[in-house]
Amino acid sequence: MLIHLLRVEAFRRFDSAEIALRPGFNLLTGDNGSGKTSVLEALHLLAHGRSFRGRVRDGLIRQGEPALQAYVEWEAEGVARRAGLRHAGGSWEARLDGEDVRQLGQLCEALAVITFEPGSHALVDGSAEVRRRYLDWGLFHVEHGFMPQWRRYARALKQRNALLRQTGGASAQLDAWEHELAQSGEELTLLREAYVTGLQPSLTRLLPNLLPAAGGVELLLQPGWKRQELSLADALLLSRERDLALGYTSLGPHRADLRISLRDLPGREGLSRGQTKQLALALLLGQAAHLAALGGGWPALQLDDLGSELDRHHQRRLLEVLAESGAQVLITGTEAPVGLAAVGVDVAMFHVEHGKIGGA
Ligand SMILES: Nc1ncnc2c1ncn2[C@@H]1O[C@H](COP(=O)(O)OP(=O)(O)OP(=O)(O)O)[C@@H](O)[C@H]1O
Repeated sequence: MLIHLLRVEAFRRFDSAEIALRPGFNLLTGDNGSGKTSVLEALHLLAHGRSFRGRVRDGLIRQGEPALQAYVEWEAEGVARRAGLRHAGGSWEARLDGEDVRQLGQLCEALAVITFEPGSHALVDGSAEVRRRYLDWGLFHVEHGFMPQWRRYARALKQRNALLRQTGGASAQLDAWEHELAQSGEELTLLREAYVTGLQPSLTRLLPNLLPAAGGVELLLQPGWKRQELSLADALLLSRERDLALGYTSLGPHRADLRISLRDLPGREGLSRGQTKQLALALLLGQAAHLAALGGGWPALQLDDLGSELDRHHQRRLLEVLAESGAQVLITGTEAPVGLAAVGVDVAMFHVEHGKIGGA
């Protein structure tokens, strides 16, 4: 996957700006507040339908403007593709290869971008929701059957929750939606489990370079209910009384989590801040490498403010791994990361200043 062009309009401090990216390393430098992160944020928004810096309504649209626009041209498996979106406060419009898209998920499926940024530690020490989103992003890209199953589950969950809140909890309808929820939930869990198993070797290969002190890693899906003991259908039936009292479904794949165990380091509470970041980075790159190993090509990798996120030694190792992968990489920083020159790769340089992006 190779991003050729990114254009933004009325996005954060940018009035109108574009950047023509190159294969391999792309370095964006500029002073604090110049807009470097916003460039990565725009590409992330197109690829994930959300920002990595809080909610979209919290300031993505340039002050005083009615709507933002972001547009990207890329190449995947030799095919030229393009996508754009417009966001005006509450509403979205998106296009993919010249056609309107109904769901932002279609853009997410087509455009693979992985971002490591100062908030990425949440993948390790944040809530289970962050890890579920991580797993599901991977599945969207490697398993085409995942999205329909996920939608089916989300719909059944919404219906069951609505019925739980109705007085008396219409039981025939509840039975029907529970059946649908259990079926799609079991399917979803099988897909997640297979994904975690598939991801493991890529992560294991990367870990000695990114977090050598870990000595090894093991991933385990926690499905969101006591799956070893009972089926989801039975678990839902057993928890019905409690769920009626709560007014929502208290168990199931929407409560799943990913357990990450390290051989030579304590659990997530015992990791230093730096180790937490290194582990998050390993998880993200492991996911990218897994996608590449399955023939989907490397996603574009974005590393925000790399120089202040990792020490010199780990930066150097990371840059070597990335150079070897051949992935397209976007790096931001107030200056070039230490060790970039020593890696011996061509780097396309861009300077961000006063809401403009200058090519080197
Ligand atoms: N909605 C908005 N309208 C106008 N300007 C905005 C808006 N949101 C953010 N900004 C400005 O855009 C800039 C955001 O920059 P960004 O975080 O991308 O910078 P950066 O170069 O990554 O900075 P740093 O090196 O400090 O992380 C800031 O100057 C901020 O004041």
